[in-house]
Amino acid sequence: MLRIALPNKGALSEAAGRMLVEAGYRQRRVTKDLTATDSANRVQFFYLRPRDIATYVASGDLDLGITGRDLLVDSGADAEELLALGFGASTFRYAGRPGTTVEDLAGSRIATSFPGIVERDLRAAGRTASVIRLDGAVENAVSLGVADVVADVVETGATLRQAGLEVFGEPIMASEAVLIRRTGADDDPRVQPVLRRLQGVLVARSYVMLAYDVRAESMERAVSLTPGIESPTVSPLHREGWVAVQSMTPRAEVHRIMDELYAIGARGILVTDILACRI
Ligand SMILES: Nc1ncnc2c1ncn2[C@@H]1O[C@H](COP(=O)(O)OP(=O)(O)OP(=O)(O)O)[C@@H](O)[C@H]1O
Ligand SMILES: O=P(O)(O)OC[C@H]1O[C@H](OP(=O)(O)OP(=O)(O)O)[C@H](O)[C@@H]1O
Ligand SMILES: [Mg+2]
Repeated sequence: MLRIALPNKGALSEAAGRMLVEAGYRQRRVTKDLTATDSANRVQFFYLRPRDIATYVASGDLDLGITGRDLLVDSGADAEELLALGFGASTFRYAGRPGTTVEDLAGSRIATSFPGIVERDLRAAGRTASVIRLDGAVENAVSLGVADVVADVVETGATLRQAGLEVFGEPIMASEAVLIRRTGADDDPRVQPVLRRLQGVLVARSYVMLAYDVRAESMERAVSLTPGIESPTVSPLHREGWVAVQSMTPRAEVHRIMDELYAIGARGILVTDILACRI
């Protein structure tokens, strides 16, 4: 059986489970379950702390894992990203009292739950600072006098605002949930179907199926608006001089494209969700 590590709780847990269900895998019944076996697909899932997942995968005890890119980098484990999964996006940033700049980093005390990322960033910039490792709620460290600045995950920025802190400098990294495997692992034929299914979910989420009727003379213009992934399907309509077009279209652009299609005479424009796909 293929063994896959998933976050047992936290920001990535629910969305990771949802993505696997959309990919056709059985998931745990209750959030307390530590494992789940999907016999039909010959996959076993292990629910672990997201921070530990790269370690399990790097050791070879588990074949694949889903964790945050920031957690992977912070761990320094011998694991690599196979696929970015499009959820759990965040940035990792320095923050301090208003007016703090990157010039203040040298010689400062930096509180963080991600010392691996911070030390790597300081090294790259040739700065020396003292990194104070905290378990969480690091934004409090400045007002409590434990640190001069923090380096932490920022999603909406609400937590920083509440603590009276402001980000400074460029983002240290951009993170999202990623599928990982051991660095340089031999190609495993059991991994390919998982990868294809997850890629299928990503495409199904970001595309819709667009169908419309248009006069044959406007077809080329219409098709240039909806080129699809390979090429759109064009079929004759019973009504003389009209064709029906079907094409996968980026979800984010579909309303603009519908307006433009309507303007060139397309009618009966329908949008449907794609439940699953293999491209
Ligand atoms: N709003 C968010 N807060 C925390 N982590 C987030 C957020 N959005 C995305 N993430 C990502 O989730 C991962 C952290 O997950 P983890 O489960 O360790 O943290 P958590 O949700 O803060 O849970 P915990 O209660 O253990 O602190 C990181 O990869 C981080 O980039
Ligand atoms: O930018 P925001 O939307 O405010 O989200 C980012 C905050 O959320 C996380 O904290 P969490 O709630 O996980 O607490 P923790 O610090 O104890 O992990 C993270 O560590 C930041 O503090
Ligand atoms: Mg947290």
